[in-house]
Amino acid sequence: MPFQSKENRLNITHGTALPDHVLEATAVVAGYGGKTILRQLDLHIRPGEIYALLGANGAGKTTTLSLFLGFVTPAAGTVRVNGIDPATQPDEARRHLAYIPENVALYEHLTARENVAYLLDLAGQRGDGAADAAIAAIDNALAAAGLAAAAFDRRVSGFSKGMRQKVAIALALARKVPALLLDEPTSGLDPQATTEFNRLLGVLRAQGVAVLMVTHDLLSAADVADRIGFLDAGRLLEEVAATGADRFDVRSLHRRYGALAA
Ligand SMILES: Nc1ncnc2c1ncn2[C@@H]1O[C@H](COP(=O)(O)OP(=O)(O)OP(=O)(O)O)[C@@H](O)[C@H]1O
Repeated sequence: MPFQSKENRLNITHGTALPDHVLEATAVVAGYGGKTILRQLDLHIRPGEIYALLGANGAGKTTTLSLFLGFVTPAAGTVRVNGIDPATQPDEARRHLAYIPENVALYEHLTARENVAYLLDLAGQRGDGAADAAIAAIDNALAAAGLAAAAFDRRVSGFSKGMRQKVAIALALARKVPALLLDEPTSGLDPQATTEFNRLLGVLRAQGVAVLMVTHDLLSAADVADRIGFLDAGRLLEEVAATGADRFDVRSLHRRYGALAA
């Protein structure tokens, strides 16, 4: 399938920056100190859409995530999370987001269930219901995230990367956030865990969560994403959308990605 040209993409995204985009970056210029990293970045992600952002090392992928988290303030352009500006209302914007870094940080001495309960408390989202109902809601989230019931009461210190991600995704599900940011989620996962992770993203999509996934894993992106964007030196060079049963042309994606990284 042919790539959408930059011109087409810009026409489309500028024309359809609708409020129903949960994650929006429009004409964003941003960087660190005097150094510009993102140059006129346009990125708009709808509810239930999985967007994979690919690019060479240093292209600005993690900086893009930092924009939505309110850790980087744009010098120009606008950023919105569910309509909220993370530069001026970072706490409010973060209430609408879950961020899963490459290595998920959990409380090692707590069990999976205790981690979700405690992190929900920290987010002010434990709820006022009965304790049994709160535990049932956490267990439902852990099960939906694909964690085996036998692991709910195990300390997470012995968990694999894939299991830790499941705990983090369970937390996102329990918080009912509309947007999820993922940094290199499949690096270090074996093929089976990657497939399982991609299945989980499908669960989030079905729940209407907007997912922005930064990755170098082209195959996983081709497998699960609805759109793939190629970031090159802070510019979103091209976007390609999955359409129909054929999804992506992986060889074409690979050629494009290789050219960027060269
Ligand atoms: N806190 C910071 N202060 C100054 N420069 C930074 C900071 N964070 C990142 N940079 C620089 O910004 C540029 C983009 O970094 P970023 O981490 O966004 O790239 P990336 O596309 O995520 O790369 P990678 O694939 O290696 O993770 C790099 O040149 C990096 O050195």
